[in-house]
Amino acid sequence: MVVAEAKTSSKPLIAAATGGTPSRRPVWFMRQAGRSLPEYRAIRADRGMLESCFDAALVCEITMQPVRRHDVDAAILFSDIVVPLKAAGVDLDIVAGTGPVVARPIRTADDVAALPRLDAAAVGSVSQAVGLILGELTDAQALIGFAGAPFTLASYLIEGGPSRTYENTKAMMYARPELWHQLMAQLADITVEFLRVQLDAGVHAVQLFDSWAGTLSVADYQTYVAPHSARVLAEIAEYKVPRIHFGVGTGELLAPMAHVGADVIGVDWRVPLDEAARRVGPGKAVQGNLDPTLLFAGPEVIESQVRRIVRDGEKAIDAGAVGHIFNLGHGVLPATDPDVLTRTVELVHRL
Ligand SMILES: Cc1c2[nH]c(c1CCC(=O)O)Cc1[nH]c(c(CCC(=O)O)c1C)Cc1[nH]c(c(CCC(=O)O)c1C)Cc1[nH]c(c(C)c1CCC(=O)O)C2
Repeated sequence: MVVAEAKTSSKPLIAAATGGTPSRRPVWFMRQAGRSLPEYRAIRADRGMLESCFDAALVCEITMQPVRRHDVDAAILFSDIVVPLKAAGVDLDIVAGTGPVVARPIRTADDVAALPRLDAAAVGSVSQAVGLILGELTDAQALIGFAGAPFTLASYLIEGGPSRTYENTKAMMYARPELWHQLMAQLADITVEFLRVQLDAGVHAVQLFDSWAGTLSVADYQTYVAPHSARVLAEIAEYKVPRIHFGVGTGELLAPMAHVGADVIGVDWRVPLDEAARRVGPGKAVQGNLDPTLLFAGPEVIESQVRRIVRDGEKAIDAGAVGHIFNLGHGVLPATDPDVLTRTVELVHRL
């Protein structure tokens, strides 16, 4: 993807993602907007999660809250992976403390055939929100758009909600591979459309979340998932923005996930960044990978672990990565002290 202008970008995140020399080490946090912030809890007190995601002014405000508070190098659009499904007409809700819950789980060929397509007009408020956010960011700050990858979306639609075991999802995958591929293709179309809306509105990078892909073996990932994620990333390649790809528990999947067409690979806390860079192979940046629970362990532990990750990031670059974006290994936990997040950002920038 590397483009000359991206390498010399005034945005440290874009420079790091594309093999340039960032003016400082970029840092942002997955789930930086959300319940760890009192200003978020206040603004969400009388409004549902999904209704908030379709209110452009509110999306802008919530997206900007952590940027103002922590001085992170990127904003991530406040939305959710199920927003495009909701916009397309799937009957679902986001239940506090649980996550997405689907009224009628998809199990049969008729269910798959009835899955609606996403019309860009249905997410017009998201496009509007991106415009508002771009008006508030400095030249040095990047806006990251995102979508859920087909497998992770399929897991919610088929299970009907969060799952530990994904038995219904895997049952369809193994027992009805043609139906599975049809569903994954339809979800890939929705994901591409949702990303295009954000890219047309001007986001500087995108992250494709395949959060739960780590439940699969390498062989099953290659057969049942990789072709669909690869199509999503190929269909947005023309925008020439960095494409970040992330999942949890994906140590064994780092290479196949990189090969679906990512420019940056998100790494959870289980694999050190330099080892991740060797698994991924040269030419891509790495993002991560502080265990979010370490933010509860006190300043000395945090400082020594942040220093280790910065060193691992440098070793990753020696091993062939083109850059390192500091992040957590998964999302900020709701009970995290926001001042600890602010101090962590300061430390990453100071080192
Ligand atoms: C799997 C997944 C989902 N949503 C998302 C993923 C992929 C990322 C990951 O692996 O965590 C993506 C997501 N969801 C949200 C964001 C916002 C941007 C950011 O990272 O700051 C992002 C990037 C907001 C949200 N999405 C959700 C919240 C909490 C809702 C609330 O405030 O009540 C937020 C801020 C709800 C949600 N939505 C989902 C879950 C598991 C939950 C949490 C359930 C809970 O603990 O209450 C599905």
